[in-house]
Amino acid sequence: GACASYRLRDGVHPLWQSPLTIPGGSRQSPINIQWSDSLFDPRLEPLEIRYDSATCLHMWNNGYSFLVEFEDSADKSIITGGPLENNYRLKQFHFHWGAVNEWGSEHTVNCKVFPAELHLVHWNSCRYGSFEEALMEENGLAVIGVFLKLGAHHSGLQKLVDALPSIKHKDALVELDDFDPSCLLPSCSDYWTYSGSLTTPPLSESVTWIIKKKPVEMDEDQLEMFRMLLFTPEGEEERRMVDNFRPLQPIMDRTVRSSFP
Ligand SMILES: NS(=O)(=O)c1ccc2oc(=S)[nH]c2c1
Ligand SMILES: [Zn+2]
Repeated sequence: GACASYRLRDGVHPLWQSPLTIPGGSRQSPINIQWSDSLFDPRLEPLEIRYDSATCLHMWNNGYSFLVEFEDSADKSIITGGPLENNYRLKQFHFHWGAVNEWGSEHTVNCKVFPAELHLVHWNSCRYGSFEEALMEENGLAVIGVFLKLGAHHSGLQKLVDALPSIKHKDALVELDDFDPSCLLPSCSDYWTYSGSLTTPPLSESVTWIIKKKPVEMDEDQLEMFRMLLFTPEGEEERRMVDNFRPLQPIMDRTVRSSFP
């Protein structure tokens, strides 16, 4: 690929022991976003994000990442506009990060890797009845990707960081009330968008990706706390939850559009 990638490209992923490339996959994620190859689309509307912090349910370790899940039985926390035809309902958000600060994100920008990446996962509640159904359908999901870089302490993130020790092991869960994920978004509205897939099994090609141009900052202590999580359940030999990102995938016959000139 274009990037001098130190990541595995083919073969078997060390984390999932599953094939890295999907046979017949034509729109896999993540990808490198080459700024010069992206196409400004003036028809792209601003993305509208309306989250209700009261829909926040809990936070848990699913053995790949830690997820914050939301009550999604009504259109209370939704996104719309941007490249989207319909309302998409927030289901969960989670992160991907590295063992060291030199890598960790899934997407890259001009081959630049960030130490972590946030994914806010939404499903098309106008066309499907549930996340599980939308998961397998084209245009079923919309995921907002936000790059994280090391810098200032992130006060909104700290509420999550403080709860990490209680979900150290796989399948541990902790209640979380009144968290508004808007605090994790950059103030700049600029984004790239492209058609892609889930980056963990089942790798379904059902995602409209919306990648924010501006990263948000967190400090080293906060990122170190991510690295204290374990892939493993209680009682098993401990394996630290780090490097839970998928290698870059070929862009194939896709164009990345930008919302900004
Ligand atoms: N990492 S990601 O592409 O945002 C993503 C989002 C939702 C998912 O649900 C399953 S199952 N795997 C998933 C991967
Ligand atoms: Zn993800």
